[in-house]
Amino acid sequence: MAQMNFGGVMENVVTREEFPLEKAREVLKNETIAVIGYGVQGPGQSLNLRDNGFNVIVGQRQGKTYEKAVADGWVPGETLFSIEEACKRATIIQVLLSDAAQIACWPTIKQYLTPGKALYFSHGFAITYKERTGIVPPADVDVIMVAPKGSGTSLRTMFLEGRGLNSSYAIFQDATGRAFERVIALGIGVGSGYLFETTFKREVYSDLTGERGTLMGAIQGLLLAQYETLREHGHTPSEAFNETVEELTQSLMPLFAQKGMDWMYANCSTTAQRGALDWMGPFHDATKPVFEKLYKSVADGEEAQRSIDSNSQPDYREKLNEELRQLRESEMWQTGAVVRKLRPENN
Ligand SMILES: NC(=O)C1=CN([C@@H]2O[C@H](COP(=O)(O)OP(=O)(O)OC[C@H]3O[C@@H](n4cnc5c(N)ncnc54)[C@H](O)[C@@H]3O)[C@@H](O)[C@H]2O)C=CC1
Ligand SMILES: CC(=O)[C@](C)(O)C(=O)O
Ligand SMILES: [Mg+2]
Ligand SMILES: [Mg+2]
Repeated sequence: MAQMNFGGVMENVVTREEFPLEKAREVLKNETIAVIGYGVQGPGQSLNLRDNGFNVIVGQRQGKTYEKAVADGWVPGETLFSIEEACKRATIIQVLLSDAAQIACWPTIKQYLTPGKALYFSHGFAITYKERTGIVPPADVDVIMVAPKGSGTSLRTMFLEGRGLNSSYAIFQDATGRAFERVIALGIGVGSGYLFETTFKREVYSDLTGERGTLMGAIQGLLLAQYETLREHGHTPSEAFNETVEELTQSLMPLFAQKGMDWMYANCSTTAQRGALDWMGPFHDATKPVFEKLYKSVADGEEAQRSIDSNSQPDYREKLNEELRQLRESEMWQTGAVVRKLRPENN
């Protein structure tokens, strides 16, 4: 494990150079890894593990996602099973069910957590909010986490492009003395770029904050506020969308992704630089209290409870889809659909 300096703070990280794929295969050569759930993370992690040469099976309930697993080459009775059968065969149970489904399936999973097995999560949710989830593993299994910092869809596409999505890792319980080598080998196996150390609690607090904040919730709120302001002052949808979203994702975001914010600024006009440097403060100050409120709601368990309550309802998927439909059909994103079509590379 390497210690690296991140902006003046030392952290433990594990890179692929230190822990190559061959070593990961050696560590897990006698293990059967069962990926339970085939939603978004399930396909990404299981297909990457399979392509990397690990002994992996999938456990998925019947239905549309089961058919997707078959279409992806998992063979019923050989590498594709019911959740129960996969847990029985596994030495490592990789729980990639939705957080709410983990609660529903816990009685099944728990039965097969015999001594020496490993229980793996990609989120700190189940363990951290155990008073709400009821998920308390027996003491004689390893409890580990690899949390890819991005969508399972990106985990797979980046793997196929020869890249890697960064993941955090944590050990909650080391019953076998092998938890560290197991968790790192799995992290490398699922296609992580590098792995950084965390705890279950820090992972779930930061993850829930991030996705509600800048990554998903705040970004839509911020973009919409600017789009509306421009529209209300007589600007056309084309102009408002280009100045709010298209320029950001197509031109400016790639610049700061590659070389940092100062580099993006430096490649814009001096007029833009002056204005951005003046206005970053007010935007920071306006949103900081919202982030504080959000973090508190995460730490109090309110966000977790809301997720459990809403996602346990039988029609949760239809309700989510309906809200996504409204987003898709909003003027801003309808404009986006046309703008995307007009990109020369899409013609
Ligand atoms: N979506 C993502 O890319 C990311 C997800 N995670 C974490 O990974 C885990 C899995 O998340 P997703 O892949 O998004 O899950 P998902 O919401 O796509 O669902 C996964 C699976 O749960 C199954 N399922 C749902 N309800 C069930 C029930 N009552 N009984 C049996 N199976 C049921 C579905 O059939 C599906 O195969 C979660 O802990 C999540 O927080 C972590 C990083 C990113
Ligand atoms: C993709 C990811 O890491 C998220 C946003 O935290 C999630 O899907 O839960
Ligand atoms: Mg996340
Ligand atoms: Mg998340």
